[in-house]
Amino acid sequence: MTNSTKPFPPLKHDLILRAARGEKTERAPVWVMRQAGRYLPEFRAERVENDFFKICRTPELATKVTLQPIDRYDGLLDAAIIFSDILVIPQALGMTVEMVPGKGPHFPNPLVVPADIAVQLKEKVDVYQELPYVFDAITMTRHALEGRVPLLGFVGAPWTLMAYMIEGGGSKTLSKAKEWIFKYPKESHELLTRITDVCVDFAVGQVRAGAQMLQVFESWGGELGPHDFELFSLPYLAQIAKRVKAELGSEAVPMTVFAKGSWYALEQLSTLEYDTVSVDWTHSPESAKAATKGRVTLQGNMDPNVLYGGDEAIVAAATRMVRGFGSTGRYIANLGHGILPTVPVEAMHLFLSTVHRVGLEVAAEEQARESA
Ligand SMILES: Cc1c2[nH]c(c1CCC(=O)O)Cc1[nH]c(c(CCC(=O)O)c1C)Cc1[nH]c(c(CCC(=O)O)c1C)Cc1[nH]c(c(C)c1CCC(=O)O)C2
Repeated sequence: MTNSTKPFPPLKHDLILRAARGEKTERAPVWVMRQAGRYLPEFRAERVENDFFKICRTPELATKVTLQPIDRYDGLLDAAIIFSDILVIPQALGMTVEMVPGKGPHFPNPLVVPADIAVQLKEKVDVYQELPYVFDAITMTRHALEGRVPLLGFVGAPWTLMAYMIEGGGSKTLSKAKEWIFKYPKESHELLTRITDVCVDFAVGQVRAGAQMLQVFESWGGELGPHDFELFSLPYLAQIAKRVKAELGSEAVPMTVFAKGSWYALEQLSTLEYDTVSVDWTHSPESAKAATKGRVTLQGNMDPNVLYGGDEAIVAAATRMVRGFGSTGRYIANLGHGILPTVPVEAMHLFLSTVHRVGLEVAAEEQARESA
């Protein structure tokens, strides 16, 4: 039997899936955005040998790197996230993206004017043709995990991907991408629609390949003010959850949306078809809970920079976070954004073990209160 037809090993640990579905849990599950990668010495060793996108495109290597944090922090992570990148969608659309060590993503030919869309982007994208390696990596990783934890898939959100495709890489101001939405709103919507179609197919394909939960990364959401977010981000985020769930029907998995910086949109985000909304550190647990009124599971949100603050700061902030969000219902512990490349591996360990310890303490207190 090939990997794609062999049944997956039974899942032995579904804590994060139960939390995402809104069930009561025995403690808050935890994982960390960007947990597989750059801060891990074993990943850096792999990168000396192999280019970033080569790792993404080689299922054996992507599987190996996805499992690195699961093995290193044995028993402390409640989910694995497939090793890949949000920028495989621009690649599938026909663009060249390179990963420059120490600098980040680089598009040699970014979109400059709307006429470039027709020249540079494929009219129709078959994700099974363009991105089979992601699906293969997911299937292979699901087997290699042996049911230890669920496997998360992910996609970049349309506005964030559009911004990368126009900026050509990272940017402090996003002034080129913003010029598009203000000068060419109609063409911007056309581009966002094209990207959304690929996001939907790609997310559906990941679930069919074995992903057990999905996260949509709107990393540049907060660069838009409330008005423009409502026009250029929110409708596409809404469509992705709606269409992915409709296409998958009974096979649908929990979905998370993370719109970094879009604090003003939290209430709106909690009314879409996402099960979980991931929040950054600009929310207090109290304000996030008040805005979402128990409609969704919240995920987050410690400032990743606390991991540089020393043991005392890490324990204090992680404790405050778990106590603030509560550990037995509608909460998944995480950082408020990706773990940074120079964080010591011990700091991550302390964060995870503190979340576990405090989560269990809070659960015991809650139970004592209930039975009193
Ligand atoms: C914006 C974004 C990107 N990629 C991603 C986002 C959304 C999350 C966020 O907001 O941080 C998402 C992503 N990128 C990567 C993953 C893999 C799984 C995981 O989360 O552990 C995930 C989920 C690997 C990666 N993606 C990248 C690396 C490092 C590349 C290297 O080894 O040279 C890794 C491990 C490169 C990347 N990829 C991207 C940037 C800006 C960079 C350069 C800076 C950096 O190092 O993060 C685009």
